[in-house]
Order: sequence, then structure tokens, then C-alpha cells
Amino acid sequence: MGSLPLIRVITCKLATNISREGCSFRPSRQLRFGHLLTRSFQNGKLTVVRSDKTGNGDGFGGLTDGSNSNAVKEEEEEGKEEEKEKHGLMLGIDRDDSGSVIGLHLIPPGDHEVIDSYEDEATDTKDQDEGIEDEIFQTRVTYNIVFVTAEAAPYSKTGGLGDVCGSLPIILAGRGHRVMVVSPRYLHGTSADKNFTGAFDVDRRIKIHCFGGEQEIAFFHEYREGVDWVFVDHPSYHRPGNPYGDSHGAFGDNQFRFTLLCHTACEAPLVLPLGGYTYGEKCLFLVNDWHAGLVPVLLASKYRPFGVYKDARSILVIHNLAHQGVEPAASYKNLGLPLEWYGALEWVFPTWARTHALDTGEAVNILKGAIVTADRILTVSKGYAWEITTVEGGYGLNDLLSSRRSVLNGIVNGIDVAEWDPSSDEHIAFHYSVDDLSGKVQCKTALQQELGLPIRPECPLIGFIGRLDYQKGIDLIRWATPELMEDNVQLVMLGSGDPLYEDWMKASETTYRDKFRGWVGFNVPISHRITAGCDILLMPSRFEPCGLNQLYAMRYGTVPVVHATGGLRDTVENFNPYAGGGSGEGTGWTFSPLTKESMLEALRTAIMTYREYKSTWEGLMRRGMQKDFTWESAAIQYEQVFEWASIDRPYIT
Ligand SMILES: Nc1ncnc2c1ncn2[C@@H]1O[C@H](COP(=O)(O)OP(=O)(O)O[C@H]2O[C@H](CO)[C@@H](O)[C@H](O)[C@H]2O)[C@@H](O)[C@H]1O
Repeated sequence: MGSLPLIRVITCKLATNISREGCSFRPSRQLRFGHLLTRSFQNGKLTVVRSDKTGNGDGFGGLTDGSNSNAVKEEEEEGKEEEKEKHGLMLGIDRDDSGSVIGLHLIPPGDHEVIDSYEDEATDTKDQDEGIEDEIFQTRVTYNIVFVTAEAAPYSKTGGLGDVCGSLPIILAGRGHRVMVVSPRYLHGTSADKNFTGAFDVDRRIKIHCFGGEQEIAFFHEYREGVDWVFVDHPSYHRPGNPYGDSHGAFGDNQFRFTLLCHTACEAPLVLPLGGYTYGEKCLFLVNDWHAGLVPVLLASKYRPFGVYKDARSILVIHNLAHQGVEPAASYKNLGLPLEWYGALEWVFPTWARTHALDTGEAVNILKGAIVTADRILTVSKGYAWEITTVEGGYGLNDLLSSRRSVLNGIVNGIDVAEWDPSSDEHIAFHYSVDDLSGKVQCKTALQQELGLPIRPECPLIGFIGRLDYQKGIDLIRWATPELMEDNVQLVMLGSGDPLYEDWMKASETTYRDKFRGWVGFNVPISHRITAGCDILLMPSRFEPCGLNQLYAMRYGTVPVVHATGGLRDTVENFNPYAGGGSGEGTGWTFSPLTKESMLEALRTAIMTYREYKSTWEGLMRRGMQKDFTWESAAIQYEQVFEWASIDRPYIT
């Protein structure tokens, strides 16, 4: 679990049920969504198949290239039976004139060429993990992909969800898929509204029935970087604040607002003729966090019983399990779901979590609904994929997630390496690269000057960027600051969120006038300048599904000091000064347990290294800068999951 084991889709024993992490591999009419695929593996263990029998490329698993195999040489014929034994048989799909599947047929072994095959099945997770990361796909299977998300940068962003849904779709589109992103058209009455000026009303209206009424929805659309950005327009998205709330807290009608998003996202592929053609029913929904969580429930309960979306699949992507979309049980009737599907969302809090004697603990939980109906589940790192199956990290959903372990994987996020590039970043005054680091110290002094700190190029400058939230371990920073400020260091923090910590940051500026700056607010240019100007980035997250700031930091030669959890542990390699023949290995420091003491100890080790071992420090910077955090490798892994999703039958038929 948590890994992405290689799938043997190319040749299979006709006995059909090939076990893949407990899943059955069954021939079904939903075998494939797209067209053709060829693939190769670097480590020489790949089976590549080609067949011309199916004409339309419908080899089982979709691994055909239509090249001629009729002229199979005689010697090859002789080996057919042996080959059959060794590699199994292939199934092709028979279609009628309309393209509907009417049956399956065997493709004789000679009609597909096995260039090489798995000799040894990976016997443990590690082997399997290494396998998928070594794969080089030449993607020819293309999918119609529909991202459903509460935010997508640059249109809307409050955190990492916006980053991911703003960049992964573009990468997937660049790899040949047809990609639509469905997200609300937020208008907050601020300058951020101009982000939507490139999107135009497509003059298509639909009515959504929920919350005891009928809601009219309009669609805005922008085609940019190969992606159809579709914005759901409704008055409830037009208000001051951010996508989820304002200075008074979360909006009270978020369940309504995101119910609208989900219903609309299900309609969009059917009704929007983008570029002249709808996406149609055969699409793959990427459902991000609880806001989009009703999509798989709707597919199963509202559409499939009427024969719609039979060939669609849904993949739930969990960016943060702490937010689940829990509301009183009575709100179920508002969601536009059939009554008999209540059990999918039903959630009963344990007795200790109930707030008063009459509290029955009954609620609806949208993320739970998605977990029990989605075809597959992804999280944003392997470490987090495991953590959410544990009592400590599962936020009450660990048992359910464990029960779906066979379809649960973790893929570490990539980053937008064009936006986050120290050699060309438009937000920083000086540029630098791994070959010439000289601009970094200039970025540091520029940052000190901008923030009104004493300009001290030799002074270790520590940064923090993120939501001021329990998740981010902000309380630990607060408790450690008095001790940290006794050292000869500077600390700059950028964030917004819990007013308690916003006030503390402001007050600390006065207390530690020459050493501390706290920028309260959400400011992307400043986040770039802190990332470039600091020497150390501190991330004491209590849990961190992936974390992007440590990735940005490493790309900018800023050494991360992080709590060893989730994606932070997966991406930051703890510094080992003795490895590499004494030159050291690693890209930062990972500390554990999550205590003030262990955080300070890691920070002090980093500060000492910065001060006293300049070349070692440069080695740390360079190794981080040279890491590959591009979306490409993540996209390849996503495609593998798409393939698995399309091969399996819908989880709920
Ligand atoms: N005040 C501010 N001003 C400007 N920019 C700010 C900012 N506060 C945060 N940001 C930016 O927002 C993003 C935060 O991304 P993270 O991945 O660190 O956290 P988040 O918890 O939001 O995301 C969740 O989803 C992502 C994506 O999957 C996971 O990586 C993560 O672990 C999970 O918690 C970064 O781009 C950061 O620079």
C-alpha cells in the first residue's frame, strides 16, 4: 500500500483474475478509455506488445500499435505454444459498427510480440516502488480527465491544493490527455478577480436541484495551456473573503457551495461543447478533497442507475484528511442524493466527541462518502498514504481507508519549475543557479532591507511560510521563539490564519525588533522572496500530506529543517556528514519527535553547519537544487493509476 506496484497488464493468463494488491483484474467493457500505449522500462524488464488483430487498438490493456505481425517468421511460430505458457494470452475486444463492445477474443501469442517480459515479480514494496519510478512511458493512451477542485492557481489559491490543480492539469494536457478543470468562479471584489478576465460565459445554463430548490448555474471557460478551465458561476461564489471564509471564519453555507460544484462538475462533461465537442461520459474524474467529494457519490447514485457514466471512473485525491466536510445529519436531504444512499455519507461521532447530552453524534461526512464510492484513492506522498491508514493519522477514517488499501496509492507532488526558478523568478531582484550561487546572498540582503531587518549577510536567516494552523506546527515555533532569539539569527514568517498566531507574529516584531519579522497575509511575491532570501526554511508540520514549500526551498538552495512526517520525510533527505566519503549526503534536516527541543536541536545543528562548514553547506544547497521535482515524474505515476482505474470495473456499478 502506498506504493505504486507495477501492473502486468500486457500479457495475462486467461484464467482472468490476476491479483493486484488484492484486486481482481477482470475483463470488462470498460477496459480502456483511450487509444494506444507503448511503453518501455529502463531496467529492461518491460513487456511490450504489438498486435494488428484489433485494428482499433483494442488489445487487452491497450498495448497495441497496429504494426504488422502477419509475417511472423516460422521459427517464431514454433515458439508460440511455449510463449503462451510463458507469457499468457491476450484478449482483444470485439466491437459492433457503433463501437460498442460485444465480446472478447483471444489474440494468439504470435500476434503480439513480447520484446521482454518481467522475469522476476517484484517481491516487496520497495522493488515495486523502484519499478514505477524507473518507467519511461511513451503515452499513447489518452484520457478525458476532469479535475474537480475548490481552487486552481492562478485563478484561486489559498494553499497547496491550488498549486497542484493549477499545474498538474497542464502537464497532463501536454502529455496528450484532454483535460478540463472545474472550479468555482470566485469574485471577492478584490484585484484577484482579474484572474478570471480571460474566461468567458459559454452561454450554457443548467439547473441544479438541491437544498430544496433549483439553482441556475452558468459556465465560464478559458482555454489556456492546453487545458479547458471551466468556472462554475453562481451568486454564492461572489462575496468578499477567500474561497472558504472571511475574517469571521468559514462560510456557513460551504456545504451548499461545494454541493453545487459537484453537481455541476458531473454535468459539465455532458453539456459543454468545448472546442466543439463534449468530453462525454467516458471520462476520468479527479476529485480533490472533500469539496469535490460528492462527485463519486453522484456518479454511483444519480447517474449510473440510469445508464449514464457507466464507463467513467473517479479517483479521489486526498490533499488533507483533516478537512472532511462534516455537517449535521439533517443536511443529507439537501444534497440532491437519493435517500437510500444515506449510508454512504453516514457518520457517527464517538461518545467522547459529542458536545452535549442530546448530541447523538450523527452527521454526514462528504469525504467519507468519496472514500467509499471512488474507484481509486490517491494521496500526495507515499508516507501520507500509509499514515492515513493509522489511528494517529487517519482522522477517524483510518479503518475505511485501510479497507480500501488495495486501491490506495501515494504520489509525491511535483512543482511548477517555471514559476519557481531562481534563475528567472520575476519576484526576486537577483537571479542565481546551481552553477552560480552568488545571487542568493543578494536576495538575502534585499529581503532584509525590504523587511527592515539589519542587513547582515553572514547572519543565518530562517524562514517560515504557510497557513497559521495547528497542522503546520505553528505553536511549536511560537514556544521556541524566545530561545531561538537568544541565538544570533533572524527569523521571518509569512502566513495568515488563526488570529492568535497573527497577533503573536505582530507582537514579536516589537519584542525582537532586530531579529524577527512576521508578515501577516497571503502574498505570493513575498513568498518567493522569502524562499530565495533565507538560508533555512523551517517546517515543523504536525502532519504534512506532501508539502510544497520544502520543495520550493530546495530548488532555491534554501535548506529545509522539517518534522519527519508524511511528504516532508519522503522529500527531505536527512543530512549525513559522514556519507559520500566524508563530503556528506542529504538535502536538509528531518527531526523527530515533534517537540520544541528536537526542533531547536535540528535548527542549531543547521545553524552551526551554516556558520562553520561553508563548503558542506554549499553541498547541501546544491544537492537540493539538483533534485528533480518536476511534475513529469508525478504525471507518469498518475497515468499508471489512470490505467489501473480504467482496467478495473467501476467500484460501484
Ligand atoms: N501567506 C502566504 N502567502 C503566500 N503564499 C502562501 C502563504 N501561505 C501558504 N502559501 C503558499 O501556499 C502553498 C502551501 O502549500 P503546502 O503544500 O505547503 O500546504 P497546504 O497545507 O496548503 O496544502 C495541502 O495540499 C498540498 C497539495 O497537495 C500538500 O502539499 C500539503 O501537504 C497539504 O497540506 C505554497 O505554495 C505556499 O507558498
